[in-house]
Amino acid sequence: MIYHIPWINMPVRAVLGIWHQLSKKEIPELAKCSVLMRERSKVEETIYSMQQAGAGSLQVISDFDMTLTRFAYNGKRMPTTHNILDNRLLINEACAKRMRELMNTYYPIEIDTNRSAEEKLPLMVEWWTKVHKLLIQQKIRKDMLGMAVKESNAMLRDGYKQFFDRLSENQVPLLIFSAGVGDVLEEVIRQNHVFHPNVHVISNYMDFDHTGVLRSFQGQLIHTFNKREGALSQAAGLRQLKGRSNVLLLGDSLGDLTMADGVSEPKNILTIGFLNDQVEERKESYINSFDIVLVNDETLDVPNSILRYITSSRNK
Ligand SMILES: Nc1ccn([C@@H]2O[C@H](COP(=O)(O)O)[C@@H](O)[C@H]2O)c(=O)n1
Ligand SMILES: [Mg+2]
Repeated sequence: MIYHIPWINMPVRAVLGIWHQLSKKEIPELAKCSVLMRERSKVEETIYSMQQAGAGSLQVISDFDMTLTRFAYNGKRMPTTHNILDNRLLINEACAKRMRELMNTYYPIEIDTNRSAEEKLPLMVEWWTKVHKLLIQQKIRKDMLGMAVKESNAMLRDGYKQFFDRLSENQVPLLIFSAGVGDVLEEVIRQNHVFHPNVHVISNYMDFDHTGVLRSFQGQLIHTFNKREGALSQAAGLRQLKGRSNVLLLGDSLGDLTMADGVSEPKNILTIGFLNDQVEERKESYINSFDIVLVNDETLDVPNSILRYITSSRNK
């Protein structure tokens, strides 16, 4: 049954205990068994509210690695933007080996549920700093990045074309906020033909000298647990996002939840978390933190179905 009483505003409807319950037909993907929600009614109310406000009030903020890209394919781990650089065109075997050792040391810390974000923070700085130093020593050439992306296994999640194209067609800004390598990230979306004008990227960008050789990384380092700082200093200033008070946020790490902290006067923020790894250990914290949790879901079906519903509004 659908309770739709448009002249009573949302807080009043919430107090009265009547909310817009989405029918199974409206967003059938929310009934998939890989979809977990702490408070289904709140999710439905938020989506309904966003649909009423229309595409003109919406912005999408998304993490990149393992959120817009696949975590696994045919049982094999897919590369992050840092891992795409593990290509002999760019770095030698010794550097690749060291980067893998660092990954084996620090990745388990990144996803450890027994450590707080505060505890992880200095260790993440250590990881990123060590890896960026190694990459700079390799004198990576800018003109080789495209080939490294082509030769990599990196894949955007199934349904990516629909996701990027729908946002572009509805002029909804998409902010990709990544602690990965911006130059590689851009190349991935360019090679998949979805780097539309509504896409904005905040990430770790390489700085090349006049001969096209990597000499440093630009600006403040972004890692998994300092996205809030980037949200306040960079995202908040983006003209294209101004006045868009409804946010759909996608991430795969609890650190991604701070990506919308720079949005001024948000009305509705709906968060979707991809739970890719260490599922049983992390399930509870993800359910307590994200509005919607997608377990081992390599597709963008759920975000796409929500976007289809929101952009079907009459008042775009
Ligand atoms: N040397 C590194 C450092 C980090 N990673 C992974 O990249 C992810 C960050 O990118 P997002 O787009 O997800 O912000 C992060 O989750 C790390 O696991 C890496 O692979 N190598
Ligand atoms: Mg990620």
